[in-house]
Amino acid sequence: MDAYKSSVDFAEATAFLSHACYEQDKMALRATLKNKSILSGLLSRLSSCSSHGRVCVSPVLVAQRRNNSTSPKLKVDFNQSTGVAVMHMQNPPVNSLSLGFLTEFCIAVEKLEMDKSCRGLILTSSQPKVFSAGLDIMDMYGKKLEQYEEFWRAVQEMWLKLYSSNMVTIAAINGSSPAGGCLMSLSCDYRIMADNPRYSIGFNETQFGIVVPVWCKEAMTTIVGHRNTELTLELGLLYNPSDALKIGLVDQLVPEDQVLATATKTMTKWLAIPDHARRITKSMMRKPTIDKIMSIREADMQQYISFISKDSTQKMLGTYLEMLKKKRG
Ligand SMILES: CCC/C=C/C(=O)SCCNC(=O)CCNC(=O)[C@H](O)C(C)(C)COP(=O)([O-])OP(=O)([O-])OC[C@H]1O[C@@H](n2cnc3c(N)ncnc32)[C@H](O)[C@@H]1OP(=O)([O-])[O-]
Repeated sequence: MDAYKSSVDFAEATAFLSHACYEQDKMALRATLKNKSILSGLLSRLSSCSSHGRVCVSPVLVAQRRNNSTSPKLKVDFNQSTGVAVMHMQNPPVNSLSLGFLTEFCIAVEKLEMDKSCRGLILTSSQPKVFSAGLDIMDMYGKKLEQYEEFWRAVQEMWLKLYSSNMVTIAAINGSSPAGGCLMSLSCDYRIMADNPRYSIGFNETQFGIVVPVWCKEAMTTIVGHRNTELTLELGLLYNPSDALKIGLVDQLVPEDQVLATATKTMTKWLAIPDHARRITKSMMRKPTIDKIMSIREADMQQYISFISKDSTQKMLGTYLEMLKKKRG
C-alpha cells in the first residue's frame, strides 16, 4: 500500500514537474528567441518523421550561442518496436549544457515521457571523445542576473526531468564526462562507460572555484556514499574509467566501440521487469531526494545567483575559460 501510494505521489510529482517544466521551457524558448522572428510556430516543430518502424523525433530548433546556428542539439531515434529511444547529444564542440541545449533536452525528454510506448531512454554523445563537458561556462560568465536565473532554472529542470523519469534511463558514456556531464549520467538508472583511460568523469568544480548545488551532492551520495562524495566534491576529482568503476560512479566498463550495443542489451534486461513494479521501486528510491529538492528549489536558485554573480567567482571563471582556450591554442 505504501509503495503504491508512493508511486502515485511520484507520478503526481512527475506530472507536476513535467507541466511546470513545459511551461517554463516555452518561456525560456521565448526568452531565448525574443529578438528572433522565428518564434512563431516554433513549438509545433517538435516534428516526427517515421520510416521502417523507427521514429526520428526532431526537437525544437533553437538559436545557438556560438555560431547562432539553428541545428538541433539532439538527435532522438525512437524505435517503436522495442520502445527504446536513443538520444544523441550533438552540441559541438563538447556538448556543453547551454541554455539552448538544456531547453531542447527538457522538451525532448518531456515528449518521450508523454509517449506511453516509450519505456526506455539511452543517452549518448555524437561528439568524438566527449560525452558532455558539463554546464556551459559561457552561460555562467559575464551575464545579467536574470540570465543566470533562467540558466539555473533550466539546469534544475534537466536534473529533475531525468532523475524523476518513469522511463528506464541508461547513460552510454562514450567520452569524458566532467561536472554537469557527470550529473547527467548520475541521474540515469545505469551507467556504462567506454574503457578508455584518456576519458574522465567526476566533479572538478572546486578546482576552478565553484561549488555544486546541494541536490547534486544528495544525488551523488545516494550512489557512491558519503565519503566518496566528500572526497570527490571537496577536491574536485575527476576519475579515469577504472577508478570511477571502483567507487561506483559508473556501473560497467566496456570497449569503446561496444558502449551503445551494451547499453541496448542492458536496456532489454531492464525492460523485462514489469514496468509498474520497477517504477514503484524507482519512486521508493528517488522520491525522498526529489521532495527535498523541490522544497528548497527557490533557495537553491537564490544561492546560485548570489554565488555566481560575485566578482571573485566571475574572476575565477574568467581565468578558467582562458585556461581552456589556451590549452587548445
Ligand atoms: C550542476 C552541477 C554543477 C556543474 C557545473 C559545471 O558543469 S561547470 C563546467 C565544468 N566543466 C569542465 O570543467 C570541463 C572543461 N572542459 C574540458 O575539460 C575539456 O573541454 C573536455 C575534456 C571536456 C574535452 O576536451 P577537448 O580537448 O576535446 O576539448 P577542448 O578542451 O579543446 O575544448 C574545446 C572548446 O570547448 C570549450 N569548452 C570546453 N568545456 C566547456 C564548457 N564547459 N563550457 C563552455 N565551453 C567549453 C573550450 O574552451 C574550447 O573552446 P575554443 O577554444 O574552441 O573556443
